[in-house]
Formats: sequence, structure tokens, C-alpha cells
Amino acid sequence: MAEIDGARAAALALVGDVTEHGRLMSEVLEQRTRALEAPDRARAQRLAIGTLRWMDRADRALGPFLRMKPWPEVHNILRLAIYEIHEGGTPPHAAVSAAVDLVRASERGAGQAGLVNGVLRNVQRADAWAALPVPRLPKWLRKPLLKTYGKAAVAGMEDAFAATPPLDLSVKEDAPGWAERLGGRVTPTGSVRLQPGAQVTALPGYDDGAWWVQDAAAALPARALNPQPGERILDLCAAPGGKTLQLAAAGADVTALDISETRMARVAQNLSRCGMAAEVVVADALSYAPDRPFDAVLLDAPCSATGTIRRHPDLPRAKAAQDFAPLIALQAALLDRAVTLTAPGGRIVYCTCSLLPEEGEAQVDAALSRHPGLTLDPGALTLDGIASDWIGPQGLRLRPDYWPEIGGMDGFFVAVFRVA
Ligand SMILES: C[S@@+](CC[C@H](N)C(=O)[O-])C[C@H]1O[C@@H](n2cnc3c(N)ncnc32)[C@H](O)[C@@H]1O
Repeated sequence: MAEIDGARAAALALVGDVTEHGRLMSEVLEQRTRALEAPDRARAQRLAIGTLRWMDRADRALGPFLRMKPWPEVHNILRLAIYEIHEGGTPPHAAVSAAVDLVRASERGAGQAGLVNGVLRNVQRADAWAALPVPRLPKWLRKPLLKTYGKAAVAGMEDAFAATPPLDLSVKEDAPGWAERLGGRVTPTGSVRLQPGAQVTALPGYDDGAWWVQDAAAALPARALNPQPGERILDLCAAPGGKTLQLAAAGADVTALDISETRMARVAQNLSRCGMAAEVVVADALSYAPDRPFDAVLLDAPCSATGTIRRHPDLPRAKAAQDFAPLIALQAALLDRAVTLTAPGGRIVYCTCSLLPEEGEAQVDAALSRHPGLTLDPGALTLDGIASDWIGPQGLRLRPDYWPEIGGMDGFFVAVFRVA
């Protein structure tokens, strides 16, 4: 029997973890790729992400040649091979032969090598890939997005989700200088944007902590907070720390809090690499009780992360709408907590990397009705590079279909409150 390619086998296992067991890749990546050398680890991740990103189109390509649904593992072997052939740059004969090896080695598909070989050859002969639609989101997410944003916006989002996103950096200072040094460009909102594929830790400025990786949209909540030198600011859900770094870089006196000790270790590492300081607290925000309130609180609440599907195409395949009800309740409780932790006259920035209005606009409406002392500060959202029609009655709505000509942005929602 042919020797199985470790990276492909790991990619297949990762795809199965997502499609069969509802696991996010971030939860299983380390375990599935531990035994591989670094280049194979990266290849396994690339193959799994590509397969998940293109899965909907692969299923459309397979449809006419499958009389019944294959075993899940066999199905994923077919999807992986189709991705490799059409989008992954693998020569078709190599992808087909790797798929046959995988199926022969699999527990349940051993008798199905002929089927896999035949179906893949039929898909190639049909030559229909380029004419198939851009991968569609699963119904559980597509439906509410259509209702909220309409057909054209969702089509734009799906275009964005099909592309590998650029690499955005937030720099301590001199964005144009860093853009030139790194061969990138400055986005309209002031982030440095590089082509996808750069090895982050090998780039100039990484070791010196001159910048950190942060999507251009994710950089906007801390800008809307407008941190001032010496202000006491609480970053209430801080890990891995992109926004903490922005607040500290502005000279604020930052307390960074998160419930996760492991994720908080990354905040400490990021602060130390960038030569910045913050008080780091591992605690549940809901029971955190400091001696005095803060001038401002940034609440980047845990959420569905549906705005980040460009980077995490596993998410819509692993999750379903009902998974988010506890998070939506937690967001409201965290917002209530933020109100009690903010001094009179202070401000709260509430944000989520979600496209679902339940985690954005609706949370704002509900918070305003629960807290008569809260008001919105829409003026704080008029930042450089922000189009006025991105700002709605409740806050700033950022969408992956914005900036299509320069590589898009993550989906985010940002609101700025004032506390009476
Ligand atoms: C969206 S992430 C924060 C991202 C971060 N602000 C950044 O820019 O890098 C949400 C964070 O909330 C944390 N979290 C969830 N529940 C929490 C709670 N009850 N108290 C404090 N942190 C919590 C999670 O551990 C997670 O790190």
C-alpha cells in the first residue's frame, strides 16, 4: 500500500472534526498536526482551510456524479481532492492518486477506491468548476444575513469569504513608512495591509514589536474609544490583546482582563514583544470588582465570530444558529457589568466581530432600555476612512463586502456609549 502523505491525512482529519463533530479548527489543530514537521503542519492547515472554504462548490461539482451520499470520510476525501485540483494547484493525477490512497487507508472506505477514482475523473471530464457559483454560506447563516443586509450584500460577503484575506498590521507609528518597508499599503483607516502568505514572525519589525497583526476592522473599536494618555481604561475581554496593545500604545493606563489564563498568556507575550505595559488580570468579568471605576471600558464581547469567516471558513460548517444563544445572553450581562465598572461621564465601547444583529444593534437597543443613564455617542464613530453610510442608528456596522477592491475587511459592529 502507498505511504500516506501525513499533511493530507491531517487535513482530512481536521475537515472531519469540523464537518462531523462541530469542532473549530483552532480547538483541534495542535492535536491533529503535532506529529508533523513545521512545513507539513502549515500545508495541512492550508489544505483543510481551502477544502472548507470551497466545500459548497465542491459539493455542487460532485452532485451529478453521486447517486447517494458517501460515507462522511469518503465525502471529505472527494472534497479535498476537488479543492486541490481546482484551487490548490495540485496536478489532477497527483490529487486523484492521493485521494485513492487516503480512501484505501480509511476505516470504512476501503472498498470505495473505485468510486473515488471514477467520481473524480467524471468531475474533471465535466469541466464545470469555473461556471459554478461562488461558495454559498450554509442556510442557518445565509438566511438571517439575507434578511438583514439583502441579496447584493450577501453575494459580496460570499465573494469575500471565498478569497484568502490579506494580512493587516496595526503599527505603533509611521504606517506609511512600514507599508513601504514591508511592501504593503496603508488602508483608508490607517492599518498596514500586506498580501496574504507572509510569514509573520520573519517580517522586519516583528522582533522589535513595531507592529502586531490585527484586521483593519478590528482596529476600529479602540480608535472609537479615543484613548488619552494617562486615562484609566479597562479592556474587559482582552485576549489575545490586539486592542490592549492599541490602548497601551496611546499611553493609557490599561487593565487587561480575560477569563482565559492560556489566552491571557498571549496578551502578556504580545505586550512584552511590543515593549508595552498593562495590568493583566485573569478573572471572570462578571464578578470582577476593582476598588474604583474606570474612565472608559472597552468590551470586545465573545460572539459568533461570523464576521471573521474569511479567516475561519470552518466556522459556518462547525456551528449552527442555536449555538449562539448563551453567548448573546453573556454579551448582555457583560454590557451591564461594563456600565457598573465605568465612572460617571465615562465611555464604553461595545463591539463584536459578528454579522448577526442580535449581537450588535439589538444588544445596543436592549442596553439603552435597561440603563436609562446610557446614551450613544455617534460622533465618536466618524473616524478616518469610515464612510458615513456605515454608521447606523445604533453604531458602526463593518462588513466583509466593504473595500472589495483592496481585499475586504472583517465584519464588526462597534457602538460608543456615554455613562451619565
Ligand atoms: C472576542 S475575544 C476578545 C479579543 C480581544 N479583545 C482582542 O482584540 O484581541 C473575547 C474574549 O472574551 C473572553 N471572555 C469570555 N467570557 C468572559 C468573561 N466572563 N469574563 C472575561 N472574559 C471573558 C474570552 O476568553 C475571549 O478571549
